[in-house]
Amino acid sequence: MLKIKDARVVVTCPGRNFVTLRIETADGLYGLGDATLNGRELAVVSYLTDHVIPCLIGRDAHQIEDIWQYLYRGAYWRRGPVTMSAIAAVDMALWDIKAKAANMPLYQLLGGACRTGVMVYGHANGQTIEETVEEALRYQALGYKAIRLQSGVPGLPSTYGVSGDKMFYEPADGALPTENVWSTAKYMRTVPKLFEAARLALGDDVHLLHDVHHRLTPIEAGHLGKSLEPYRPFWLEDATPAENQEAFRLIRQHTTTPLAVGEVFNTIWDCKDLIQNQLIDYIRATVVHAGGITHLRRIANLADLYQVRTGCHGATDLSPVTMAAALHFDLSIPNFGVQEYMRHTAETDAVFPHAYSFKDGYLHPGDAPGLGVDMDEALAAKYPYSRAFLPVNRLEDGTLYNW
Ligand SMILES: O=C(O)[C@@H](O)[C@@H](O)[C@H](O)[C@H](O)CO
Ligand SMILES: [Mg+2]
Repeated sequence: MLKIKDARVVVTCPGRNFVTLRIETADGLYGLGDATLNGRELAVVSYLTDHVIPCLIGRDAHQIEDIWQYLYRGAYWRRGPVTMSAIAAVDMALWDIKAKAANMPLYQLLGGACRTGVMVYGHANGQTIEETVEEALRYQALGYKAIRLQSGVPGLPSTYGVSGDKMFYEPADGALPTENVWSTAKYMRTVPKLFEAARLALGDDVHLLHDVHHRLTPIEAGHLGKSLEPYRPFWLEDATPAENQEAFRLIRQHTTTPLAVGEVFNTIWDCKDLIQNQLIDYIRATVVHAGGITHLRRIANLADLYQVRTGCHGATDLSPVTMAAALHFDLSIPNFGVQEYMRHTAETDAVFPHAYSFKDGYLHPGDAPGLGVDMDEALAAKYPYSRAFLPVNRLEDGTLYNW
C-alpha cells in the first residue's frame, strides 16, 4: 500500500494560469496532475480542494482505477469539464506516483513504446497569407512534419489563432473577455487561398492542418472541406459545434477531407457516437479535460476499433504536466495520429522543468521515472493567479457567435 498522506493545489501564472495538483504518499513519493481549465481555473481549484482532496487522504495511491471510479460514480453528478479536469489531475498524479514507485517512465507501465517518437504539429499563423506561409516555412526548417495554418482574414480586425507573439499564441488575453468580429463569407474566401499558397511553398511532404474553431454550419463545413481537398489537408478541426453530432454526417456527405473533433469533450460519452458512426477521423480529447490517462485510454481503445486515430489537444493552456502525460500516452497506444504542440514560454518551462524534448518534428517524453515533469514551487509562488478569459465572438451585426 502506498498511502496518500497529503494533497494540495498550486495555482501559478508564469504568463498564463496553471492549476496543479500535488499528491504525496506516506513514504515520500509525490505525483503531479494538471487541472487547468482555461478561463474557469478557480472552479476546479475549489472542486479539488473542497470536495476531492478530503476523500483522497488515507487511500492507496496504487488503486488508480478504483479511485477514478470512486470520484466519477461517487460524485453522483457525472461528467462536465470541471469534474473531469479535477478527476484527470488526480489520475495523472497517481500514474506519476505509480511509475516513480516502479522506477520507470510512465509509458513503460502503459505497455511500452509503440513508436520511436510522437509526431507533433506546430501553429503557423500570420496576419496575411504571405506571413502565415513564411511562418510555416520556419516550422518546416525546425523539422516539423505537420503544421497548422491560421491566417488573418481581410476585412476582419482580428482572427482566431493569429497572434502578435507567433510561437506563443495565448488566447486567454483579457481580465474580461475580448470581443472579436466574425464573417463566415470573408473567412471562406481566404482559407483555400492560404492552403494553395502553403502547398506550393512547402511541397508535398508536410502535413497541413486547419482549425475552424466551431464556426461553420454543417453545409458550410462541407463546402470548405471540399474546396481544400486539392491541397490534401491532414485534418479540418472543429468544423462545426459538436453538441449536435448528427451535423458531422452532413459534412461527411460532401467531403473526404479528414475531420478532427473533441478538444472540448470530457468523457467517452461525448466521443462514442462520432466514433462508432465513423463520422470523424481524429479524436482530440485530451488527458486534462477528459478524465486523465485512465479514461483517455478507454476512448482511444474504442476509437481504434473504428480506425479513428488520436490527435490530442496540446495548446498552451495545457500545462507541461499534461504535455508529459499526453506524450507517454501517445507513445504507448496503437492508434496514435498526431499530437498538438504549442510551445510554452521560458517562464512556464522554468516553473515546470521536464524531461520531454523535441527533435526533428517529434517529441519524446524522456526516460525519467514517472511523468518526467516537476514543479518549482518557490518559483511558482512568484507568479500569483491573474484572472484571464477567452474571447467571445460576434458577427458583424453584433450577434453573439461561436468562439
Ligand atoms: O486547437 C487548439 O489548440 C485551440 O482550439 C485552442 O487554442 C483553444 O482555443 C484553447 O485551448 C482554449 O483554451
Ligand atoms: Mg482547436
